[in-house]
Amino acid sequence: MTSTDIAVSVQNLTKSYGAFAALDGVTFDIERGETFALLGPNGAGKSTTIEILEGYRDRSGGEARVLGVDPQHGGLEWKARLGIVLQSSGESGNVTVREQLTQFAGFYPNARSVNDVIAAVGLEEKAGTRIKNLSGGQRRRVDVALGVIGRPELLFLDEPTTGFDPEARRQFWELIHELKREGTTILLTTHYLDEAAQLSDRAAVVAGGKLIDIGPVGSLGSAEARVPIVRWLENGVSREVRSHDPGATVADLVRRIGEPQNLEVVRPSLEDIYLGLVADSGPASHGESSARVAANTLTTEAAIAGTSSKENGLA
Ligand SMILES: Nc1ncnc2c1ncn2[C@@H]1O[C@H](COP(=O)(O)OP(=O)(O)OP(=O)(O)O)[C@@H](O)[C@H]1O
Repeated sequence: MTSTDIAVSVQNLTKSYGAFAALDGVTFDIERGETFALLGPNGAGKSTTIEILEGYRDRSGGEARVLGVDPQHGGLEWKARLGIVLQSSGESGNVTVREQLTQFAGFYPNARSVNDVIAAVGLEEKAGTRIKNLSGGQRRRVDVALGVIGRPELLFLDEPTTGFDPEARRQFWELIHELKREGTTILLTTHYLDEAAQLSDRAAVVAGGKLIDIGPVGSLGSAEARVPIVRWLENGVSREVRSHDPGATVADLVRRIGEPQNLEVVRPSLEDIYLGLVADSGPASHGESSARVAANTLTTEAAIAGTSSKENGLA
C-alpha cells in the first residue's frame, strides 16, 4: 500500500492535560474509501483524537497525517477537503435551513446541490424554517447536512445521530452508504454499536486513552469472545452455552430434553464484544462505566447457565 492510499495516519499520538493523559500512544491508519469507527466509553479519548485530526486541537506528542498534511499546519485548501460534524451543535441561528446550507455551499469549490442534501437528511418540510425553531434532532440533521455539503474527501462524524429518531437514523445510514459508494473516507464515533456494525469496515476501541483493539468489525475481540451462543429455557430457567458447533449443540439438546423452549442461536453482537473488551481493559477506562456493569450482567447469565457444554449435560 502506498502513502496515497492512506487518508489518515496516526502514530503514537499523545495528548496530556497537565499530568492527565487523555491520549496515551494511539496508533492507527485509515485507508482511503474506508469507514472507520472509533469506539470507547465516555472520556476514552475519541473526541480528543478526532479534534486533533481536524486541526482543532494540538497534540502533545506523536505523529498525525490527514490527507497527507499535518493537521496542526493544515491551511484553508486542506480544510475544504474535510467535512466535519462536531459532537455538539453550534447551529442555532436566525437563518433558515436552506439559507445556512446555501451559504456553506458557497465556501466549497465543488459543493453538492443544496436541495439534494436537504432531501438526504429529511428536512424538506423544514427547509424554510429558522434553525433556532428546529427540534434538537432536526438541528443535528442540519449539522450532518453542513458536514456533507462540501463533498468532502474525508468526513469526520462525532456522534452524528445523537437525538435522531429511529427513522432518521435509518435515513442517515442510507446517506452514509451513498457517501461510501462515492468513495468518501469516513471517521465515525458513536455509542450506538449497531450503527458502528452497520456502517464501518473497521473499528478501533479506545479506553483510558489507549487503543485496546483494532480490526474489521467482524473480527474484533478474541476468537473466544466471538463463539456463537445457544440459549434456551429449561424448567423455567434461562440457560446458555457457547459452542463452536451450534448445530451439533442444538441436536444434542433436542436429544436430551426434546424441543427446547425459546431456543435461539446468536453470534455475539459488536456490542457484546465491545463490552467484554472494555471490561477487560480495567479501571483505566476512567471510572465505573455502564459497559462494565453490563459485562458483569453477561457474566452472571453465563454463570446461571454453567460455563461448559458438559456442565449443561450436552456433551
Ligand atoms: N480541555 C480539557 N482539559 C482537561 N481535560 C480534558 C479536556 N478536554 C478533554 N479532557 C479529558 O480528556 C478525556 C478524553 O475526553 P474526550 O472528550 O476525548 O472523550 P470521549 O471519548 O470523546 O468521550 P465521550 O464519549 O463522552 O464524548 C476526558 O477524561 C476529558 O475529561
